[in-house]
Amino acid sequence: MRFSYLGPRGTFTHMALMQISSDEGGHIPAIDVPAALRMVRNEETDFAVVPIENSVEGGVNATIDSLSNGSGLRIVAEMLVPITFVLASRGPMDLSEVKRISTHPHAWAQCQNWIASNLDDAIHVPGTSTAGSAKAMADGAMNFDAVLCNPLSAEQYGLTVIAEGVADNPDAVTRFICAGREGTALPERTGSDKTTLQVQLPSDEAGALLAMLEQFATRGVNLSRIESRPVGDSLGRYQFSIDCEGHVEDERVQAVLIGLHRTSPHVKFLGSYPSAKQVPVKLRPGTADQDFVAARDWVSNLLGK
Ligand SMILES: O=C(O)C(=O)C[C@]1(C(=O)O)C=C[C@@H](O)C=C1
Repeated sequence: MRFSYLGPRGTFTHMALMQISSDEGGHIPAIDVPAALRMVRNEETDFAVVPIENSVEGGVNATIDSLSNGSGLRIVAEMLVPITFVLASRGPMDLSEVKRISTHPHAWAQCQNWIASNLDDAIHVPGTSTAGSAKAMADGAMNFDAVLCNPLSAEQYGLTVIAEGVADNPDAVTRFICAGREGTALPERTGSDKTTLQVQLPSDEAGALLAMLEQFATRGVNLSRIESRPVGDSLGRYQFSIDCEGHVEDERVQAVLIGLHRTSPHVKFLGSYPSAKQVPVKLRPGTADQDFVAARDWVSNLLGK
């Protein structure tokens, strides 16, 4: 099995990938998220592992947009990684000497308060990833003095940690997904699953967003993430990237999909997969599979079928 991922070796994304595959021979680093997903689309790899959401910084737009543009992909797994940052340099260094810090923009955003309190005149030098910055420093890059990366990649690239516990929120977590091509088999339902969708709203219709959300609410399907992203063709046109609780094999999720398909100009199904936390979904009365089956049987009886 070949996995592309946001590289190089030692990124948080690589840590997420190691949770599902320890065979490093099949790990192929990509320069950015679109490239990792493109490798799956071009059949250079079977799956891609990319970040989708961080508990502090929110959605990863590069992932949300790359999933919706281009040929279909199928999410088959999610992984959670606790995020801890260190400030690392080529050798011992006083914090007062650190003026330029390289890291991934998402990592920079998660350390804003610490930087403002400890190095308020330091500027950000954007890197392709946290480990990308660590590797560039080890390879001799001179356009920055230190990097923000995870402790593992500081060690891996032979850097010296000059400050630990740098993140603003010590409990930060990033969620990653593993995506294959559209034809990839659906993971079996576990009773604690998530489904990812992309839904466009009809233009210029009062209450269109409320009507879309009601498709979920009336079937007791809880949303765990909803993000609006521009469609891109003109101002004011948005689509929504949504994670909801449940598997496409659940009757209530199928009812939501049917409702969305009837009322939205465009719905994309991006996969159903086990939730990383494996907490069983709490069903609202009347929304279990047998309730939908009994209701359908009742209507069939009315029709004499
Ligand atoms: O740069 C990395 O190490 C990544 O894996 C990317 C990424 C992200 O895009 O959010 C992943 C986890 C952290 O939240 C910071 C950066």
